[in-house]
Amino acid sequence: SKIRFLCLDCVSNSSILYVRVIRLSRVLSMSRKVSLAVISCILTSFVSLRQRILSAVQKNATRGDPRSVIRAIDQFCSQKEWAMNVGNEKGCILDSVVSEVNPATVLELGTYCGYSTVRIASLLPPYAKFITLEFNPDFAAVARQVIAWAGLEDKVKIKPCLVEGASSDWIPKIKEQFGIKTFDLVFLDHWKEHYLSDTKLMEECGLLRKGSVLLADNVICPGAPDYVEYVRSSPRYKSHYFRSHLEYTKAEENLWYLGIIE
Ligand SMILES: C[S@@+](CC[C@H](N)C(=O)[O-])C[C@H]1O[C@@H](n2cnc3c(N)ncnc32)[C@H](O)[C@@H]1O
Ligand SMILES: [Mg+2]
Repeated sequence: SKIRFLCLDCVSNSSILYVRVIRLSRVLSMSRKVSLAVISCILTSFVSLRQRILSAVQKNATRGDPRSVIRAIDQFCSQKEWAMNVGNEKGCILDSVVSEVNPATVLELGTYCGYSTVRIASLLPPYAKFITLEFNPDFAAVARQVIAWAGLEDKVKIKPCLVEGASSDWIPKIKEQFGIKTFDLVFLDHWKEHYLSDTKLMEECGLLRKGSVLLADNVICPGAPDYVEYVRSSPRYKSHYFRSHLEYTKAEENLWYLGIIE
């Protein structure tokens, strides 16, 4: 409990960290190296994964270079800690869909730390409108910093519009609030139980048109069986399946690429 107290103290004022290390080493009769290691272990548990991802970006990526931001996150998540970004393998599929569709309007459901947002935004034409929805304010705050580090606003003149709130609340308001008629591309990557209800909601709100493309991540792992059943059995959808792996693992996974027909 002494270590915990001292560490909490350090968290509140990192400039006195070194002093605390010395004091801790005296209290516990440990070498400074050992006390520093103990402190850093405990500190790590107080700093969230999203903050560690942000630090990896700030440490290893070049400001204004979106691809270096992607690389820094992939490196961190494949070598150090797993995180729920779409990852590089499926990210390449995402890139190719974005390049093929060349969308003027894009909706992303689930921003997390902004990894896929940076991937998508860096490939969009300057006139594109891109909305990304995230209901967790802590994730949204980190995503804003990651997006800013990638320099997307200045460099490609696309400001991915990060909207905080739940998809079911925002989807009905998108037309009115953002002056968007329909989406050319929707990337579904939020909680899997919302895929089907949000797809139906987008249909009801007239946000999908003939030719709109929906790309849904993680439909097998963790899985969105009701969504897969719906698009597979609906004559409105033509579906294409990409075989891939769950981000940063070898677990089998796939995305579905869906064009709406007539
Ligand atoms: C898998 S992560 C997104 C990963 C991100 N697309 C990437 O590849 O970098 C899913 C995110 O969706 C958010 N989320 C889940 N359900 C949501 C909802 N109904 N509305 C808005 N955000 C949601 C979660 O907070 C989480 O940050
Ligand atoms: Mg995902």
